[in-house]
Amino acid sequence: MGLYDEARAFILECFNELGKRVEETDGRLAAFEEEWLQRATYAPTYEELEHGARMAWRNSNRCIGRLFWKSLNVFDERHLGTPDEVVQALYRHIEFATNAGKIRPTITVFHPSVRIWNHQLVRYAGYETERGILGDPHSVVFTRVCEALGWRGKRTPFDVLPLVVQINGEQPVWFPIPEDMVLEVEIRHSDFPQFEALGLKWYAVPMISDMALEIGGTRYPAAPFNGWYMETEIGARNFADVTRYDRLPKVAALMGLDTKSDASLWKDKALIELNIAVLQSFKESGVTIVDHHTAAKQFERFEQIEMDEGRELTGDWTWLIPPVSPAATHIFHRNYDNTVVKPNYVRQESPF
Ligand code: HEM
Ligand SMILES: N=C(Nc1cccc(CNC[C@@H]2CCCN2)c1)c1cccs1
Repeated sequence: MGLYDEARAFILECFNELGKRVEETDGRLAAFEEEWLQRATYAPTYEELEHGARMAWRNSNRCIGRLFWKSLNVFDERHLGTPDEVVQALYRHIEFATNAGKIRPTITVFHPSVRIWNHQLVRYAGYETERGILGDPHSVVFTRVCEALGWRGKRTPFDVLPLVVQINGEQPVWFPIPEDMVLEVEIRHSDFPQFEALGLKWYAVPMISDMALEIGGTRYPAAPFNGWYMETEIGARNFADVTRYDRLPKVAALMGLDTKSDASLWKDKALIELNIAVLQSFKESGVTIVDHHTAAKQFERFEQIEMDEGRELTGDWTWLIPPVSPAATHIFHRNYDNTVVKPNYVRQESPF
């Protein structure tokens, strides 16, 4: 389908969902035709961008958090043209979304010529050293890119990477994130006082900045969006994966578990306590987080509402099931149609 058809179809679907009267829809279509004649292109109005970004969340097949799609806060920054203006909008996004821990799901949409090189606005650096990798192995390549641009990390396991902004394919520019802007949670466990000695912490807000927002055939490569974490992302993947922080053996040791035999299920016990520690620590710090059982139940409500409102549910089972106790959720026991519907958030090739 060409841009004209995609744009026109989106406007009709958007105005229908917003309950617009037929005169309003006809007026909008006439303006669209006029713009098309003049410039053979389509730029969503703010209202179309706002609802389109919410529809894109609703259509994100891999997302378990979609129940709240209508509450997405949308900032339209498509008029900004310089790296300095863009980074100020990113600082504002971080502060508004963080909201001292009462996280607000938010997206900021930039002009199509803007590209943010970060995977997430806040993420830890990774360094290859003779004694193995320091920090987040997932960030090793991007950290090298940041240091090649002139940034220098302190070489702790939790160095917050700089923001890297590129306009029109020109030389990217890096900016530090002020430390007091980054809310982090120290990980403790009420039943294991030694847990603190692991020195684990994680940032409060996951803000994806490397996916493109596609609405009515128009693509926005820079449209950072955030929600809040599901604890398993931190406790069962970021801290547990061998190719990430790989902390299960240390957690098992402090719990006094027998790590010599797989059959003792020491890894499973360590995983559960690590995820409990993440939940307790975020809650104690007043930072929004959801456990995977509650998240699954919220998703089940989303499934029901989509059916009631006559929309075809799409989903990606392989990502929707949580990595801890998947069969203890309803998701595991049903299947999902993984058709990609637009508007949506799409992966794009790496800019570096
Ligand atoms: C509000 C709380 C939210 C929760 C708890 C949540 C939870 C999750 C989780 C656990 C994943 C899988 C991530 C992984 O395994 O790496 C995911 C994926 C995803 N979420 Fe959500 N989400 C939330 C909000 C949002 C928002 C606000 C958006 C966009 C506006 C969004 C868009 C997506 C997309 C596009 C993916 C797939 C990413 C990919 O394909 O790499 N989510 N979500
Ligand atoms: N809770 C979240 N988690 C999330 C959502 C989308 C994408 C990601 C990152 N996925 C890739 C990571 C990195 C390796 C495996 N997972 C995390 C949210 C991030 C932004 C909005 S919600």
